[in-house]
Amino acid sequence: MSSAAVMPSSVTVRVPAKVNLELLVGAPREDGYHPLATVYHAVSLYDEVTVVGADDWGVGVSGPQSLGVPVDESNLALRAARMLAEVGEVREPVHVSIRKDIPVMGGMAGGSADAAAALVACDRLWGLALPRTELEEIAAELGSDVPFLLSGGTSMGSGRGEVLAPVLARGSFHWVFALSETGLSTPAVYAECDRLRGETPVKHPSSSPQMMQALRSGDPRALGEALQNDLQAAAISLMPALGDVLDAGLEFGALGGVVSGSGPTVAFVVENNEAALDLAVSLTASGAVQDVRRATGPAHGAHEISGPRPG
Ligand SMILES: C[C@@](CO)(OP(=O)(O)O)[C@H](O)COP(=O)(O)OP(=O)(O)OC[C@H]1O[C@@H](n2ccc(N)nc2=O)[C@H](O)[C@@H]1O
Ligand SMILES: Nc1ncnc2c1ncn2[C@@H]1O[C@H](COP(=O)(O)OP(=O)(O)O)[C@@H](O)[C@H]1O
Repeated sequence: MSSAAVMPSSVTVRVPAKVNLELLVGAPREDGYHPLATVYHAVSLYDEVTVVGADDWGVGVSGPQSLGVPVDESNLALRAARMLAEVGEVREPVHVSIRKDIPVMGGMAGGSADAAAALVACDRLWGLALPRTELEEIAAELGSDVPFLLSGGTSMGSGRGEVLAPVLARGSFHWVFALSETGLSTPAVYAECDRLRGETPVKHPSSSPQMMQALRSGDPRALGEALQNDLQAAAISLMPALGDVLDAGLEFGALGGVVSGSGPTVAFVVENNEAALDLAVSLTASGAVQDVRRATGPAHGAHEISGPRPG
């Protein structure tokens, strides 16, 4: 056997969903984006993205959350693959297969996750080995929260969410996610936040000492009390039932609850795995929630799970 590096014929990358433990939103900038101070937290709900060399560019979607995911050129994973091909001067098309378990339009960054996964997968398939900073730049062009899904873990996000900085966080947390049947559009929720604020002056956002302390302690009770999201009122204004979901989760024993990103998924933090099971059962039995998922965080960012196979 030759000792030269063997190029894989297909690559599969697993990528987590995210929840914003804190999402503080400033007044819109001139480019329309809002300055953020956010704490991203990756959780163990995963999509899997497989890329394989093909005669033409294409994308297919399967899995429990595939409904509503575009399978045309607007698919973020396909756009990511094409953008990387341009940067890397690659002329070999790929077919992208996505196995979706992250809710679509749920505020958990599923599309961004698939884009991050496609970048990592194509980088490996084509043997580009781009420096991480270059992948992060391409990721930021694809969407504000795509860079975070490359790294995962728990991180501060500023700028429009694409500028990442480490945060000192201990331990791991148990989560219950209450899913909605319909999604919310991210731009519509930001616009609703602006509308609700009206002429009220808005401070430049900066992360709260309470959240930093909760993360340093690793205490789920402190984290539950520190959860906050400036988009929550806007998401509830567009989907009033979310208020009832939050109330139900807290009544059934969650240590804290918050709308995830632009919603409509609601995230509840609980003490341990047993409490997560109890809350999931109570929420489902009460009829307040259509579907629930349990997860832990932090989770690793986009990472290859396929072993190298000879081409
Ligand atoms: C709200 C958040 C919180 O993490 O996540 P989701 O709930 O979508 O998962 C993010 O800010 C979503 O990031 P992402 O989905 O990557 O947004 P982008 O594609 O960059 O932008 C989509 C649209 O959202 C609005 N947007 C996004 C980011 C930002 N800082 N200010 C904004 O106003 C703009 O209207 C923009 O046109
Ligand atoms: N691979 C993908 N997975 C999910 N949504 C995608 C994908 N590619 C493009 N989209 C589109 O991106 C938008 C946001 O979806 P998603 O990332 O799931 O939600 P959110 O921004 O609330 O986290 C939707 O309009 C969806 O149709």
